Amino acid sequence: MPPDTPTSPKDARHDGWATLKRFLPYLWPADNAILRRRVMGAVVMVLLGKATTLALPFAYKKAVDAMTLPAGAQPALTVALAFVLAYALGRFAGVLFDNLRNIVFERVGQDATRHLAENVFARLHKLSLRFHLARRTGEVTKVIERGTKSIDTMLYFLLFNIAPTVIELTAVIVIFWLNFGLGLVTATILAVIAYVYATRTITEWRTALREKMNRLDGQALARAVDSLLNYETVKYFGAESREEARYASAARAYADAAVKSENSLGLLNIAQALIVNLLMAGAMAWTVYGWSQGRLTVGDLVFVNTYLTQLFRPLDMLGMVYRTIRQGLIDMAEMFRLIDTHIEVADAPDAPALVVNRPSVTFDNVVFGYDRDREILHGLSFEAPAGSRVAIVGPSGAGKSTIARLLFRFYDPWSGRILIDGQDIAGVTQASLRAALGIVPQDSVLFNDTIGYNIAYGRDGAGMAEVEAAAKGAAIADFIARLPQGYDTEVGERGLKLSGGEKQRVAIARTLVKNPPILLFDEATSALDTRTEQDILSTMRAVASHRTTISIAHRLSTIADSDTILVLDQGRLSEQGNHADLLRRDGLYAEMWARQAAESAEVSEAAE
Ligand SMILES: Nc1ncnc2c1ncn2[C@@H]1O[C@H](COP(=O)(O)OP(=O)(O)OP(=O)(O)O)[C@@H](O)[C@H]1O
Repeated sequence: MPPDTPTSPKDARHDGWATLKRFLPYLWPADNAILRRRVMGAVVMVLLGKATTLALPFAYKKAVDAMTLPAGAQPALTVALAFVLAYALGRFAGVLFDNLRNIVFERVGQDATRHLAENVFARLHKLSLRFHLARRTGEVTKVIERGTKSIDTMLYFLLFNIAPTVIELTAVIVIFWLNFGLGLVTATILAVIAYVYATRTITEWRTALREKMNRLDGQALARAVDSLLNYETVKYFGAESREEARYASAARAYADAAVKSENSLGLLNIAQALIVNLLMAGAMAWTVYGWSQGRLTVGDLVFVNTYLTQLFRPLDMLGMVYRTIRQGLIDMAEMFRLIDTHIEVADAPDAPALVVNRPSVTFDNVVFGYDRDREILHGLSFEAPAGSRVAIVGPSGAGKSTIARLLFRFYDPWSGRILIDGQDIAGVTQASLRAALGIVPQDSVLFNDTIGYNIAYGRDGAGMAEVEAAAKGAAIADFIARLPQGYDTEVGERGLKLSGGEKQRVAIARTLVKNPPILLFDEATSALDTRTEQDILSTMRAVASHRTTISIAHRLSTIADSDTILVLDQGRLSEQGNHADLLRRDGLYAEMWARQAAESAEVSEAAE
């Protein structure tokens, strides 16, 4: 299976039954006796409710039969009144039991939804970077929303509609049989079969329409989200009308599919009504005929009518329930597929935690590419001894950031090993590995929260004192002090309310709070002006003194004093040594240095 790809929709494991089987444990939570008791309580309420409903037509019939006795007959009046009262009480009891059942069951449904949502969320964070780069946020959130919602609906319908309807149908058949013989029973059964068949066939067809509608809905939303996330880019390129047209075409496709789906619903309702009313007409005509023959009473007409009305009320719902369950199964299967997405980078079974005494980093003949047909690193080997300051330089696209991603184990190498303090990172837990590493990336992204929250994010439970110390360390404390809201200033979505340099300094402070033994700076100062860069470089030097640091840099002046400089070219290490060594070699590094020196000389001349 390709890494982190959701399993195919046709995957046998995801047919309706398999989904249902995975979902049933939520109806009977094995680890929660209280919830199981609630389910049982709800079942008892369902049974009581059904028993009451089934008794109603008897009371109704008895009342009507008593009324068809000569008017004014005293016992008839009393009997009729008693049964009318019983009928009213029965109706009230039906509503009472239904609502008690809902009250008892609500917690079960909500807990199932919550558990499932938590599972999916946890799973999404376990999936690899490859999955997250390929996904569309809008679509994924929709899948989760629909999937979790449907589990609650499914539980509700299975327990409160399907099961009671089956009980009611069986009871009605027995009652009709005992009171009116096989004719009416056969007609009722045939009508129910025709009804279920028609519902199922039309609903199958509707389901395909619904699936298409879902897909188009997801696409329209994903386009809208993507377009809004790229708000600035859209403005830079004056592409508002292009974006509108793109969104409009997705929305139009959705609207067309929705119209078709709604029309098919009309067809289904018509077919259902036809079958129900044919049976109703036949059964009532048959009862009227029996009455004309003196075999049946007026009460029997009411009796048959009430039962059939009662029976088809939930059956009428059955169409909707079938559709909802069918849709629920699709939505849940889609979500289960997300949960089942293969995890590309997983901890080895019983993997120990990484223990870092001396934080050295070793790449040993590492071969890697993002896609099978394109190798990026061709057998890379280097060592960053514990406590050293190593820089990686080289032309754009050489594979520098790839080294950082591999070190964080966002991907596994095709071959070769990466070691920290002598331990292969593929053999230790990812949590312990990432706890030992800190990174300040090229373009830091912040959470849409306050500056204080973003800095404290570096370490779970970090206190205000640590946050302030880190802000000082990252040369941003003065800036924060000048803000009217200080550490409570909101940074906006992805940190957009801060300048690139401010954002970067918040990110550095966040990493300082984490305080890891190995630090990576991936072009960390590229967004800063020269003065801030100098401030931060000296901070970086200070924090680097008792750590191993790996700095990826374009501007060589920022890393010239590193212990070792690795020069990467097209995925290969072309040179390594300190600044003086490399200048002496007169190779790629010396050439890059000369070019950058010439550029900055030009800049200063132009400035004068
Ligand atoms: N997720 C990805 N999928 C496929 N290819 C990728 C992916 N990320 C990077 N690459 C490719 O891998 C190569 C190395 O990328 P990398 O980001 O490591 O380069 P770099 O040396 O850091 O470049 P720069 O200095 O421009 O940041 C590039 O050619 C890039 O197109």
